[in-house]
Amino acid sequence: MPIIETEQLSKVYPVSLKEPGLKGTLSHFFHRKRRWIEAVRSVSFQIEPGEVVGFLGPNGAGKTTTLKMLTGLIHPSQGEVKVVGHTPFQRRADFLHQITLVMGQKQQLLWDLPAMDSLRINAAVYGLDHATWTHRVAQLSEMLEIQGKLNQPVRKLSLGERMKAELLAALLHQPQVLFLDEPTLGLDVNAQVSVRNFLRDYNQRFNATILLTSHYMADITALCDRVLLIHCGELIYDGELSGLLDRFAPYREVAVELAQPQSEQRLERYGEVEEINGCQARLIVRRETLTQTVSQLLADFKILDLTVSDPPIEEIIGRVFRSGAVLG
Ligand SMILES: Nc1ncnc2c1ncn2[C@@H]1O[C@H](COP(=O)(O)OP(=O)(O)OP(=O)(O)O)[C@@H](O)[C@H]1O
Repeated sequence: MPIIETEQLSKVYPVSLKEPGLKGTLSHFFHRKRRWIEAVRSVSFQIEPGEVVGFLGPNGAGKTTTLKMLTGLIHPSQGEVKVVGHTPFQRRADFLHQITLVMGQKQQLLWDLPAMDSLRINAAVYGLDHATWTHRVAQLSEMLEIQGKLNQPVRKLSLGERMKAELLAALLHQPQVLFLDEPTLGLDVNAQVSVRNFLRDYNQRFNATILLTSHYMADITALCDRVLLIHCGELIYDGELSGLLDRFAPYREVAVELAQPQSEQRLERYGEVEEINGCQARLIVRRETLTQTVSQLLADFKILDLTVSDPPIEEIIGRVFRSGAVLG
């Protein structure tokens, strides 16, 4: 049975239109003008317990709005949503005990106090007894490798340590469902890897369900077998990460090292020139013409090296978003 379920979920935001200056303010006061932004349009998906799902989309696609509806921070304009059997917007205590929302750009820990003090407050909020609290802090801080950092003021922690302490605070009540909005934002590569490893470990140990947004594809490829792609508020793909290639990348990348430098114009007839640097060039070639194009290149130029590869997943997703492809 799905633990997260949405059916035709939509959100429309009203936005006031006001001219600048005093005249605009007065005129707005008497004749309010509004326009509507369809941030999320008829989005339907189901997630089973224990799944780790990547939620991808360009800026403004509707990811945060969807996460807010799933956690009950905002009310949907239309459609149904159920998380752990609850209607999120009712914000019942037993619902809130089973979920958590972590936003990479927002923090819940008190800046001037040690993280431990904020963890004590969270323990009281969630009604954890002392023994449970002590056990969970010890367990999570070991998994996150931040033992010894929890007693110094949060402002003195590095960004990576702060994010780990935020995760610890968000998971103290041992939620079943984790909504993570850019949990690795701004972290250096080592901290990103360690947060990623922690999330994998947490998912396996507690069979937690994770819905994760990230602009770092490495997070998605390392953690998620399945991805949801949202574009202009619409779900355009729901499936395996590997299936993205078949669906959205009907082309291959051909890298050639030529004996003589060639102009971009000359190479354009073989495919889309992605990059050209002296004798090195990268071309994007449609899959169905690959054999013919490669033979033609070998016939027309003296070629020292040639490799054919799948384009990187980031590039495929970038292309999908730029072209606004729709679900087939
Ligand atoms: N409170 C609001 N009032 C009006 N419009 C909003 C509001 N919140 C978001 N929007 C608009 O809704 C659309 C979706 O925004 P949302 O924050 O959900 O996107 P996102 O995919 O999370 O983007 P990002 O990756 O940049 O965080 C955008 O056009 C945004 O400007």
